[in-house]
Amino acid sequence: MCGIVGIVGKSHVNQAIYDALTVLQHRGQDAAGIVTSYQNKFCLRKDNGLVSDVFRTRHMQRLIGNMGIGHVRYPTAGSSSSAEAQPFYVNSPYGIVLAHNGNLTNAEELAGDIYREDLRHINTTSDSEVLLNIFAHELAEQKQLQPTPEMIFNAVAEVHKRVRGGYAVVAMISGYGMIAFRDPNGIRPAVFGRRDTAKGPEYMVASESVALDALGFKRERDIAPGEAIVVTENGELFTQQCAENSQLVPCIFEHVYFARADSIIDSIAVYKARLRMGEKLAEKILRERPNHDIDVVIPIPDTSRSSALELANRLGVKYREGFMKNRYIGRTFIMPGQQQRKKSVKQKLNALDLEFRGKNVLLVDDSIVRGTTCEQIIEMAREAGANKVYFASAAPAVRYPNVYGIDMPAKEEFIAHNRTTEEVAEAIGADWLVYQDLEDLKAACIEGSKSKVREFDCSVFDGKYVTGDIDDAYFDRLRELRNDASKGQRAAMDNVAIDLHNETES
Ligand SMILES: O=P(O)(O)OC[C@H]1O[C@H](OP(=O)(O)OP(=O)(O)O)[C@H](O)[C@@H]1O
Ligand SMILES: NC(=O)CC[C@H](N)C(=O)O
Ligand SMILES: [Mg+2]
Repeated sequence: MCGIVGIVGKSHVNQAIYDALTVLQHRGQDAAGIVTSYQNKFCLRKDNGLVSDVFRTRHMQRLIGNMGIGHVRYPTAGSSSSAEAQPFYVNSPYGIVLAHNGNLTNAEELAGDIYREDLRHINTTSDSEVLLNIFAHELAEQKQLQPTPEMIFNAVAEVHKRVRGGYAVVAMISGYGMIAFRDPNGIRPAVFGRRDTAKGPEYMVASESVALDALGFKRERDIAPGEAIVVTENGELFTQQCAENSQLVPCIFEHVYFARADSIIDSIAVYKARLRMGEKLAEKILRERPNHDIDVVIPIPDTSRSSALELANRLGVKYREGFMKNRYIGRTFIMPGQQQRKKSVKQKLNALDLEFRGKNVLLVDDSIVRGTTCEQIIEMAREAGANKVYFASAAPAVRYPNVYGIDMPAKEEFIAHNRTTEEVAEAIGADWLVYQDLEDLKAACIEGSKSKVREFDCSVFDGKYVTGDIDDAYFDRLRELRNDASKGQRAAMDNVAIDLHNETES
């Protein structure tokens, strides 16, 4: 999952984009980038690392201009090379830069078409560079010296016809304006907002509304599935539906884990959805174990906190913060390799013995994917003297790969693969394990909200892929390219790709 942001302002936007990226850091910790547009020229700085590491004062001073876009990356395709950090640039037509959250499911096929039919060269293995070139080609096909909103909407319509998968995109045309669009199923989130100034309105696009809040932009609305918006450099806004068949089927994992709790996505308050997940899970526990002997409910920080709190309330059991989190360690799930993920759990969380000693504890997490976290946490709870260790997951068992922007490529890596709930409990060392039911998870997201969402992409739980183009051959290829071992082998090649047009270190 990556974070995207774009601003067309009335003064330099570098600091605002930087600030927005720090607010979206939880969506990608591998690389970050900003491009601004100034007098028909782009200024770019991107590299591997956290936002605070990538941008030094000297870079910020050079990122001038009243419009710009930014990206934080969590790779799902290609390599982790700094050359695959985003935004990407292409010089023809007009000069375009683009940042993408999501994953294209026909990227390999498109890369071939781009070379053979569109006569364009792709220099990395990133699906986002493919997406940029498709968009650029469709814009160039209209053969006009100056871009117009109509041409841009036509190009986005052609992108929707050629591209499959999940994509929320923000792009910028040199000296012209900002463009944003969302895939026809609305799998990945994108929202836009407005801030009025004495010089006129400023517009901002972001993956999550929390970035708008932080910068004082008022949330206008989510970009609709298939819709594109154009904001010209002088602040005119144009919007149009560009897909023939659009439907709103957003990724439910945003609500489970990815998004920040204080974001509103497709009119669903993520925080409230998580509270309801806790409520529903408590009801299931009361159904299955009416005479439970749980003494205390303990969340596994950070994401599970809201669900665990409401779960404890509903059970009528004490809620205690039994694990303290080191605030300087990032999210472990989105780290690139299993070794790093494993090591980070212990660096990140420490058990407070007094909350465990002699007690029957119910540990609550938002989800169990590879089992890296829960395995170690249960061990820590036992070492801290817990009597019984029960475990509850606010999401159902993850059994299927994600192909729309979450790096979960091989089902064999999931702890629930080929295991029943009892077998997972045994594998992670829990005395009892309960998963949320999928229907309850969906209801938790929708109930009580004003959202138009009626269906979600729940593919990691039910194996149903909304784009309809995923078969066994695709999974085989994905596993071959992106399992832990092959990522490790490829790392040696990571720094060979040319790092085009990048603001240098010195
Ligand atoms: O079963 P696993 O493969 O371990 O994946 C699931 C865990 O990873 C995530 O935590 P993470 O540390 O990434 O982020 P958080 O601090 O936001 O909870 C998630 O919240 C679960 O705790
Ligand atoms: N997680 C994402 O959204 C990743 C975007 C893109 N597929 C990349 O790997 O850079
Ligand atoms: Mg977690």
